[in-house]
Amino acid sequence: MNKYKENQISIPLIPLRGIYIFPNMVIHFDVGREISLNALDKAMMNDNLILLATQKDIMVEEPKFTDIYSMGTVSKIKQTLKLPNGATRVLIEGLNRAAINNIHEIDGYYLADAVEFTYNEENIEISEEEKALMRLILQDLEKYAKFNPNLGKEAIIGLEDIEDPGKFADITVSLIQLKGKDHIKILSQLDTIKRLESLKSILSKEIEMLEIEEKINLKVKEGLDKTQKEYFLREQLSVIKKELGDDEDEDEISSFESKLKKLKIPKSSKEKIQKEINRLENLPPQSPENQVIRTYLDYVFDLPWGKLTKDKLDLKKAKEVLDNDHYGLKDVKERVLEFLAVLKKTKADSAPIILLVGPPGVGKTSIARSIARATGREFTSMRLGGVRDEAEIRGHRKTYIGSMPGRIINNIISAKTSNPVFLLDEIDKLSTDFRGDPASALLEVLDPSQNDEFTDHYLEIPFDLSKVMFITTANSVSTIPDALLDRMEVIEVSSYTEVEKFHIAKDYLLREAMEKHGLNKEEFSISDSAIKKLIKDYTREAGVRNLQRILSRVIRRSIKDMYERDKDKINIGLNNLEKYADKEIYTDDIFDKEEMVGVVTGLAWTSVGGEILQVESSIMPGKGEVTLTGSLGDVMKESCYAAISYIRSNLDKFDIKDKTFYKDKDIHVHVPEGAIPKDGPSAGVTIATAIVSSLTKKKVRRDIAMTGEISLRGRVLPIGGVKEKILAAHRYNINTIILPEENKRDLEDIPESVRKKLDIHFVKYIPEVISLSLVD
Ligand SMILES: Nc1ncnc2c1ncn2[C@@H]1O[C@H](COP(=O)(O)OP(=O)(O)OP(=O)(O)O)[C@@H](O)[C@H]1O
Repeated sequence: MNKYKENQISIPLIPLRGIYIFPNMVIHFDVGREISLNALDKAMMNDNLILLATQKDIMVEEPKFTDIYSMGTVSKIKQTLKLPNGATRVLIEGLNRAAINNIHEIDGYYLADAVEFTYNEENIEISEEEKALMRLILQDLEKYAKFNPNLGKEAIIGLEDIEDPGKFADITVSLIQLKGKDHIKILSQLDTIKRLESLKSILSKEIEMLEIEEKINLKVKEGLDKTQKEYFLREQLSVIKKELGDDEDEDEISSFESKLKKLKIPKSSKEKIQKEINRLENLPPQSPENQVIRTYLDYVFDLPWGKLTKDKLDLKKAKEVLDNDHYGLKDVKERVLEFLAVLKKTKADSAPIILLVGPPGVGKTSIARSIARATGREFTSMRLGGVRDEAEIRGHRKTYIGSMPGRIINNIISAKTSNPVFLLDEIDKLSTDFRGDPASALLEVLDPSQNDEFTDHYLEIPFDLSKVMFITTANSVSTIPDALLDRMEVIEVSSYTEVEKFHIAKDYLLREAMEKHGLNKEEFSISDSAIKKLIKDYTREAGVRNLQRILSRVIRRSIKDMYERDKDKINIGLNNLEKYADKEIYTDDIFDKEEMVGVVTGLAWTSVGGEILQVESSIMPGKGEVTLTGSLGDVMKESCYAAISYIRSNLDKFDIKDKTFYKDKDIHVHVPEGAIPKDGPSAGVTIATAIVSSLTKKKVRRDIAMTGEISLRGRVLPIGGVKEKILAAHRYNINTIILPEENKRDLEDIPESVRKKLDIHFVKYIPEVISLSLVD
């Protein structure tokens, strides 16, 4: 019975030496080879999925397709930690088996073509034969446990609860010590009955071997006593060496002990660490627990306990750093300098937490880096987007196989000081599910009344985070839990105008990209008009992320051209821009298009900043039904019903001839680009205008954009995000805008260069909107 569905995949691959990964296994290992580190980077840029397959011979440095076992495991990367020796420690979770058909070396990493086997949910019936085999294996495991005290009773009881035979076999493998070939035999077996049979026969043989070994062991006890004597003598030797002050030869235990002596930490923490050292001392070197404790102690001593950098709080210098790194952002820089001034005055170690809010690519991350540079602190950052598991923040308990500290502690280890600037990126994208509530774990990290005793589950001893300067970023504050938001000082970083983007590109992005690619002014130039065209016709974003990308593309292609055509300099202007930047993306402006009935341009505020959106409506014979499509949220749907009710009760105001439309016509309202979820009340006026246009058959002006909430009485109510929305309209060359009267005060925030080009109409009631936007 085939329990698996097959999927063709193309995935980065890491060849492993001596480690075998099975589905459902959580384990960590170190990646050192360049080609594997590249594969890891590639996977982390995409979906964190990586194929892990074991090498047949661990000595091969650059394995080829034939050097790797053809069955591997698609695994999810859960955490990574850069180690001081250049390797990276990764924590992974095995997901599905995958048969490798081929591997290619691309861009410095292995890419595998493989067939992934995922569970076919329809075929999960368990046969009697499978049940019987599982029972026999459990009996064998009990015998096996007698020879291996490390295999605890709980582990076997845990297995009894697993119903799925395939999973049962895979997990059993991780509990027993198998030879390499045996691992592969079981990993390669897709048929679960055969997999269980193989496991049973391997296990029975293993038990037989262990019984024979025991007999032999009894006979060679004498020999063993000899080794014990040697061990004892070696211990004595190390004590003598220590007495002689021969520090270089200090053994591991005493090195841990002397490190512990130097730590300035509470007594209870010292006692806990000492206890672990004592346990390590008493464990035989070959015991698996030995490695677990050693890793734990390495983490403990890698932490920068009490190690602080001294703050440089010279405000003039700080301003210089901020100005050097960023164009404009006057208000933001001012707020940051105020913040640093207060820090200097109060000499408080724990500063309030800054939250930088704004659309992507407006420089939030780079401001945080500048703050670190300006204060002379180390910088470390962690993305919270998609973090669901509390353990990612606070670590797994040491009892889990392959457990590690959480990302907060890992980041502190890599920052090497306990007062870095710590950027928590995308705090609005934290999610919650059954694995605990990461937001409340984060609250403990950020709360000054608790964070001096932050206790990671893995470390089990408190670490003082109160000297860390936390900076967080978000695209919008609406999804941040109140308890977190209350603790933060919000600084808004808004979209850029075209003029600002031009200066950023010319004076910052270009310089940076040229330096990065080793080009100087004698070798490369780009005209102002070409930069402006890149801004207008190639990118229409709130920030400068795509602009930065496209400038890098132009530079890369120029360098290639220089080599291919043996040129000393490339000048880019409007005439040759397309060759280096491809064709422009935005050619048609909305108001160039024909005016239509029922199609209205609205302004929305999404997580990527302000955006324009089209609302379409159409009326057709029917029974008075209303259909809403295009991923509309509940609030937007309610706006739609409010618009219809208002129009129904004011037919004459709009000269609507069809007095019974709500009974004998169906109304369909659609907002295209359905993949982007849209919500909020600010599309009320746009929806009302579209419906009135459809009912009166009057066309809508295309050079106009609008935003505003509506009430049942037809009032136009104020909305948020005015600046972002107006800048979005301006990016699309729409300069006639309808806004609610009460938003007049927000106009102050609009940069003068944009404001003078706008024709803004402030309205109080819907009829004003209709008469401004419909053409007779
Ligand atoms: N005002 C500016 N002056 C100079 N460079 C800027 C400015 N704003 C942004 N940049 C540059 O643009 C790039 C993107 O900025 P950054 O990554 O900091 O954006 P972000 O707001 O953190 O975006 P996201 O929310 O997507 O992480 C960086 O290289 C940054 O240096």
